[in-house]
Amino acid sequence: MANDLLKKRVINFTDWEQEAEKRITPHAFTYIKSGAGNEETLRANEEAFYRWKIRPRFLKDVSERNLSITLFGKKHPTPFILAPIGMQGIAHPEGEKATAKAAQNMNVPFIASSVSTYSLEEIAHESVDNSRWFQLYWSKDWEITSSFVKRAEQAGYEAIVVTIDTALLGIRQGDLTHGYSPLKLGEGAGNYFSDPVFLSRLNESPAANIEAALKELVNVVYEPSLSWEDLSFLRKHTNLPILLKGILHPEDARLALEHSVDGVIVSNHGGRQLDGCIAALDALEEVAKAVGGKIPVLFDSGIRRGPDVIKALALGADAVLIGRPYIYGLAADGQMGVEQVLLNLGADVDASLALSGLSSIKHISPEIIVKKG
Ligand SMILES: Cc1cc2nc3c(=O)[nH]c(=O)nc-3n(C[C@H](O)[C@H](O)[C@H](O)COP(=O)(O)O)c2cc1C
Ligand SMILES: CCCCCCC(=O)C(=O)O
Repeated sequence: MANDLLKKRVINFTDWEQEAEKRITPHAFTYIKSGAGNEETLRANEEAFYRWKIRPRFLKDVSERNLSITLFGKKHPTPFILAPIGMQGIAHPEGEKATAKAAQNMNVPFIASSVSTYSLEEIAHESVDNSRWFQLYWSKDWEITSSFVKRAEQAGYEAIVVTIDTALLGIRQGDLTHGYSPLKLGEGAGNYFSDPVFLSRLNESPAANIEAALKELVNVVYEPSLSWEDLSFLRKHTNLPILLKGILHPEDARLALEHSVDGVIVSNHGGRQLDGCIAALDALEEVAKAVGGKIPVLFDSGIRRGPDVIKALALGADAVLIGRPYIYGLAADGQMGVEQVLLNLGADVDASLALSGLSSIKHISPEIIVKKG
């Protein structure tokens, strides 16, 4: 971590957010921070955690602690995964490459976004020894979809995460006011401009006609007609585990099981899609019950501190995705910032676990929390 940040004691989420704001453009900062609409759901995501309280037990010998988890047969030292966050070039020139290096150093799986600034191969190159998953924005051009999946497999990605809450982009007031779209500026083009199928659709290369290439990218980036039956197309194209990101309803969790999905991520996209929808934490318990331990249940949207992680795991998550906190670390201090955010969160989870009277993540159960108000 850079010395000035250490001296300033940049520790918690708010500290990192403030540092990020100082270092990136106001438009980029607004893009990252904002939610959809009047940000009811963005606020609800954090507020939902306040309604649950940990009921600690004592005299339990917590001198040695184990934060590790196992997912798809692989052990990880902490219950963290870095959430897919697109267009990281707006936060730092090294973008996803810096994040991938940090993820590798911290031994935390990284989910690379379809709309990354750098290509999935460049990202893989920075994290050859680390678990990485690929997040799929199912393209309207299904040959691009299958090409992305094939490339991800070839580059050693270990799972495909299909984001299902983005049939179109949420209405984000701040970005509309600024007229700001990093996608239209080319910040999310890494995978498209390196894709043979995408390039074959263009009359001229992106270098020769960037406007036309970006127009095509924006045109094909998501598939609003996607439905449950279409998952069989993906299954035909990959043997990797398939996870659905954006599950909020227990019935959708049951459908995921019915369609042989390998994992679900309870998420409302950090309040960036449907404003007025339920807090992700409020969906977790019922989704986990519907899944009944058959496949992993992951969680994101609102994780800021150690106790949040304990509460999400107590409500049925097997691991949590870290979103905005690490992007603020990236914006504030590149790779070192991401590492420091993870170190701080890890220390917070470790302390919260011990102070709850538990010595292992595996011992977290619904009994350790109670609902208030
Ligand atoms: C700037 C930004 C870009 C994002 N890009 C993607 C993306 O490309 N794909 C995706 O599935 N989710 C994306 N997300 C959503 C995150 O994966 C995650 O669900 C969200 O950040 C969780 O909320 P939190 O950051 O408030 O904890 C993005 C979120 C942010 C803040
Ligand atoms: C699918 C169109 C662009 C997505 C932009 C990245 C994203 O998910 C976000 O929340 O921002």
